[in-house]
Amino acid sequence: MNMAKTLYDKHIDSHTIKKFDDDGNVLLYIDRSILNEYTSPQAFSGLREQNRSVWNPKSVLLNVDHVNPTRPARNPEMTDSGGALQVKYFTENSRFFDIELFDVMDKRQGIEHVVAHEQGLAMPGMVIAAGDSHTTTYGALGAFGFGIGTSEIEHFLATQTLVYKKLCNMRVTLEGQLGAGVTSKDVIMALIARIGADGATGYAIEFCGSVIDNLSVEARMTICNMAVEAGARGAFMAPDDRVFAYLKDTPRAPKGELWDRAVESWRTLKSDPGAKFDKEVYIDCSRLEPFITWGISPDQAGPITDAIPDPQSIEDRQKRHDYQTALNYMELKPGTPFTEIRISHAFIGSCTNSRIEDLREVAKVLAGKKIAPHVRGMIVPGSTQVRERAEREGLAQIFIDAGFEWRQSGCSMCLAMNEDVLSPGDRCASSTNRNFAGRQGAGSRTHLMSPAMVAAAAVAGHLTDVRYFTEV
Ligand SMILES: CC(C)[C@H](C(=O)O)[C@@H](O)C(=O)O
Ligand code: SF4
Repeated sequence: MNMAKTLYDKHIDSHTIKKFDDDGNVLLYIDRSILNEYTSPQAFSGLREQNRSVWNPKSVLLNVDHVNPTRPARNPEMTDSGGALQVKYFTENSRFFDIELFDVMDKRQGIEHVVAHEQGLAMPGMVIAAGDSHTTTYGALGAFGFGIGTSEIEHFLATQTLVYKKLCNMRVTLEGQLGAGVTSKDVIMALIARIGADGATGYAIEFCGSVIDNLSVEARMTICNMAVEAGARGAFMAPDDRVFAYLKDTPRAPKGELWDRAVESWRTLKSDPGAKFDKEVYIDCSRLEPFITWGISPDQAGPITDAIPDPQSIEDRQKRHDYQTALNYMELKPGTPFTEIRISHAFIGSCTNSRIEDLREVAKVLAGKKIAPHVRGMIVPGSTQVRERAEREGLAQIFIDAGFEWRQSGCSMCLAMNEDVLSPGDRCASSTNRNFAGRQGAGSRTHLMSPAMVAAAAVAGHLTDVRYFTEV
């Protein structure tokens, strides 16, 4: 019998309290959770109704990020009464259940998947179940993060456990040297285009290969973050020295001898040689080009040098229909070169691409340039800490001089649950992760791409190849 385990298997095994004989499910111990104001209210109501308490309040962080305003002069006033109510209830729950809260005005506030690693809340080997699908981001740190629904949140809060069905293992090997202007965002977008938006449904993906080894920790997060757009409910990367260095001085990391012991054990967090993967994907990344999406699903994407595909040339009936629906919604014609797609908005933000390294790349493109007069550009840093750092490094001034709005942190126009909403017909180059119809506002159109590509598009006024901007 093959006893070699994958990194995913190791996380599950070390957190399994009990195996249920009948259906193969396990009772999984959850180390930590981060909850937002949007998906937690029903869970807290459920606890209150049954007079139940939270098993370990210290293992949970409440963080406001989805509905808060990002106006430059920050204040907690909401224009949206629904959002105001959610934040009010969130704050009451924090007091009632004695759980720590990062509210809108907290210096540590930000998008939960940016805040977690800044604060040292996500550490290698942990299992983190949170009320948001992009919890997969923590895979870049060697933690197992996955999103859960409201009834599961309630179960977790009351018991620190979840009834869990194990996923299959997929390995994605990424080899080669990324070309100039090609980022980890392009790598994950290329993977999703290759395997499809449901290509990893039922799987946890482990990413490995020289591309991962050479990426910074923040760039790795972009990949794990977006793995869920291929359907994966778990993303993994074996933690290495870069990860340990990244986490070492975060506020909640173990200190002194505890840190040394932790690192020693974290070094064992890798798949055993000979571990069995149910599915293998290999991508030679040397020839990858910057990617964009042209449709309303993250897999409707292609390299920027390409053109809008012709649905008529697609054999598969369902796919042909999906392509046609996408082109109708996006108001795009087959054969149009991607670089001719004119935009009205440029948005840089979201838990995929709003960290300091992303902003540095954006500043490189924008330095000394102005965005096109017909484009409204918005940069929303992933956290208040990122914002302050970008200001200290002089990046914010470059953005403002280029004509971008420099905002406060939050999810913002990634899903338009606050006042940052596009109007019908607007077309946005966006560094976010979802391009579903209406995602950034009813009737609006989204093109996903790397933050540097968004910056280049903002300057050009249409989608463009960032490599022209970095080379001249
Ligand atoms: C609101 C939340 C449930 C949702 C998610 O789980 O991902 C959101 O963050 C998103 O990106 O669509
Ligand atoms: S930034 Fe976007 S993708 Fe990330 S948690 Fe917020 S809404 Fe979801």
